Amino acid sequence: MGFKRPKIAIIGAGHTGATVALMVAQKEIGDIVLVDVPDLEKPAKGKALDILQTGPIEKFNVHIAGTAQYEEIAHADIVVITAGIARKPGMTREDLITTNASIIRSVSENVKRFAPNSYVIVLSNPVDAMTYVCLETTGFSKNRVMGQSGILDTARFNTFIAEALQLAVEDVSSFVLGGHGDEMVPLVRYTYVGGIPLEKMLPKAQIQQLVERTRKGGGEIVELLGNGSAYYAPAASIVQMIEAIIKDKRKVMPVIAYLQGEYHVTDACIGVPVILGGNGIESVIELHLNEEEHQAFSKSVQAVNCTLNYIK
Ligand SMILES: NC(=O)C1=CN([C@@H]2O[C@H](COP(=O)(O)OP(=O)(O)OC[C@H]3O[C@@H](n4cnc5c(N)ncnc54)[C@H](O)[C@@H]3O)[C@@H](O)[C@H]2O)C=CC1
Ligand SMILES: O=C([O-])CC(=O)C(=O)O
Repeated sequence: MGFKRPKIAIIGAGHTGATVALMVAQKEIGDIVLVDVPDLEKPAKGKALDILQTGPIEKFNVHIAGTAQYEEIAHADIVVITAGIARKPGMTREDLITTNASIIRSVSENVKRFAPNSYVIVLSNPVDAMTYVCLETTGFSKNRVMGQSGILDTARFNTFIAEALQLAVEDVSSFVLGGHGDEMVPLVRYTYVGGIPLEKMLPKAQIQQLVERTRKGGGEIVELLGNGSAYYAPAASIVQMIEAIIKDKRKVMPVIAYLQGEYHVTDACIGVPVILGGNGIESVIELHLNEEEHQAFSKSVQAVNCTLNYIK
């Protein structure tokens, strides 16, 4: 008798992984398993215990364990992959590809073996290509393997717009498509502030500056941190995806999905608007793009394909 609590496995107990764990616990979304490599099993256990002991203070009641044993991800509903290396100042996300592709392959083999019915959310960079590697290695259906980039990129764009206008950030609604790189496509034409088109509120040149800052938003934080990359907003973005699936919200959000002809893209994973719910990616929404947007998106697809070619 009794209901089963959702189980969320997080692979990689580093900055993003541990932050996802804390946020999942604070929202009482489900029980958590934090997995890292054998050499870092003790810190994974330590972080799990530390978060568990936050429960009495924050009033959450979930179980959380740290481990290096993949058996412990059995029956996970969702697996989040944050394993791998992060970039340092002067590096691009693409510089991580050789190391992270081999890590994602081995992690994905374990996910396939120990959590064969899970939905998988990939964060490790370069994330469009790593999502592809995960999809290929697990062999899971395309609705069950996705990557995170667009929620974060959109949050950055919204932040910069709200700051520029000195208006409430929750009134800003925008959409960022494409790969998680300098060619990403913040869709200005689909951006509103309190229902008013952004193009009516700021001059074109200023909007373009915000677009450029968004495109380089990850790099800006890498430079400031000096020894790693962003983790609070990335973790919050992952948690929004987890919630959409666990709570069957059917939310419209930008997610890295495998495309088979949508947006004229075949056999690649890239950020597009999807409906995210209890069946994972329930559908891809094909927005009408004007000529300029279409060209920008094509450029982004080319960049993602070029990265993918390193490992295909
Ligand atoms: N897609 C996105 O929007 C974002 C992507 N990222 C990416 O996420 C990844 C993680 O970033 P951070 O958490 O800041 O890095 P981090 O270095 O703090 O943590 C990564 C963890 O992965 C672990 N790991 C490595 N190989 C593993 C394996 N085979 N199995 C299990 N764990 C393994 C490491 O030991 C480490 O604890 C990076 O590749 C980073 O570029 C980060 C932020 C945003
Ligand atoms: O910039 C990085 O390397 C990490 C990341 O993807 C982001 O913060 O957008």
